[in-house]
Amino acid sequence: MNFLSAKLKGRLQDFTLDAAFEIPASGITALFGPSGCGKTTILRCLAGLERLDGYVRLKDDVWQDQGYFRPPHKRAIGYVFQEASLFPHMTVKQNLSYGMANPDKVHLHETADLLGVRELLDRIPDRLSGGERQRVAIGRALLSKPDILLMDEPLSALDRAAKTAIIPYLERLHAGLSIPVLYVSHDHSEVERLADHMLVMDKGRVISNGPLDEMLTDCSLPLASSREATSILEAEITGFDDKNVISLLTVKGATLQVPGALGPVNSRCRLRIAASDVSLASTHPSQTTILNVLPARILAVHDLGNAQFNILCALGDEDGGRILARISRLSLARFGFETGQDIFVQIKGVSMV
Ligand SMILES: Nc1ncnc2c1ncn2[C@@H]1O[C@H](COP(=O)(O)OP(=O)(O)OP(=O)(O)O)[C@@H](O)[C@H]1O
Repeated sequence: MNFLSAKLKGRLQDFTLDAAFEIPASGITALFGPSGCGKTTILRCLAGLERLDGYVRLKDDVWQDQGYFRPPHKRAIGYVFQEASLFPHMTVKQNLSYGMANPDKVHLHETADLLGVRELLDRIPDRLSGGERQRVAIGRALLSKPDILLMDEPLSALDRAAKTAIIPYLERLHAGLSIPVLYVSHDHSEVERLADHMLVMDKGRVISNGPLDEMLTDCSLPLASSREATSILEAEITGFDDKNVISLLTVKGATLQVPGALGPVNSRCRLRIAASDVSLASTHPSQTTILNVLPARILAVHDLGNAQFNILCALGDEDGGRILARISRLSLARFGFETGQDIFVQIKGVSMV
């Protein structure tokens, strides 16, 4: 049972939470939804800070069930908030050591290196930037050896530059972390870069739950209808064309050509394709400068209720990587695209995230 499962139901004054979900007990799960939909309440229930009816189980460890409620201090949880709540009178090193049962220098230094705070160990929090404080808070949470890390909009108090600077640390963390992370965020680009899985909430309920690529391209969810709609594809760099400086990236159902040396052959990366950068053709266009014209099958046609449609395609056949295309009502009327049809997707822009 490699899952975190929960069913939580109850009222907090005017607000009703009625949420049930099962998510992988590894990787980063983004908890996404509009303000006030209950994201923080879910984290607080998992941490035992709020008690509603239902159950919480991490793998085969029961934290809450009918008649049983494990108190917060007996749940091995790392909690990172919007604003880092460090002890102001303690140095970074003392802050990091705080939750460690047996302060272990090697482990502390490894974590400090991972988060780039090794040089800051003797400073006090007052003398740190917002991004540095947040990295220390993450380090402190990890050093308590939690079974799960709960992060509530950890970057939202940072300005754009500090956010951009901290994300690579979170990506490194992601690669090396064996515990699950539940990550609350409103920010599309943060989620695209960090999450593997996504829980989408609305008005106290979980409205969808699945792998990130499927959630981002699910036409019934608000994410795919937004202006920022994108597809995410996990890719392997399978070749490099020296002469033309083109990397070959193999995804499920296709190989893409992307200008530039994107990394060593055999390494993996994540690609981002904006729905507005994808157009469709019913036959293979013979004269085009677009590098990636790929056979695909239409999985769904979704009316956005204005001048535009979302067309969800799978590269190759229906098992291939999912690509969302945003096309005009006029183009749909001209070409009459429909579900099940084999077509070509033309991808104008691919970026690595
Ligand atoms: N202890 C409480 N007592 C009464 N109402 C509460 C309590 N905690 C949360 N609420 C209400 O529950 C609703 C959900 O709050 P919550 O903080 O979980 O939302 P959220 O999705 O995390 O929002 P945001 O993205 O703005 O942080 C809100 O309407 C909030 O006012």
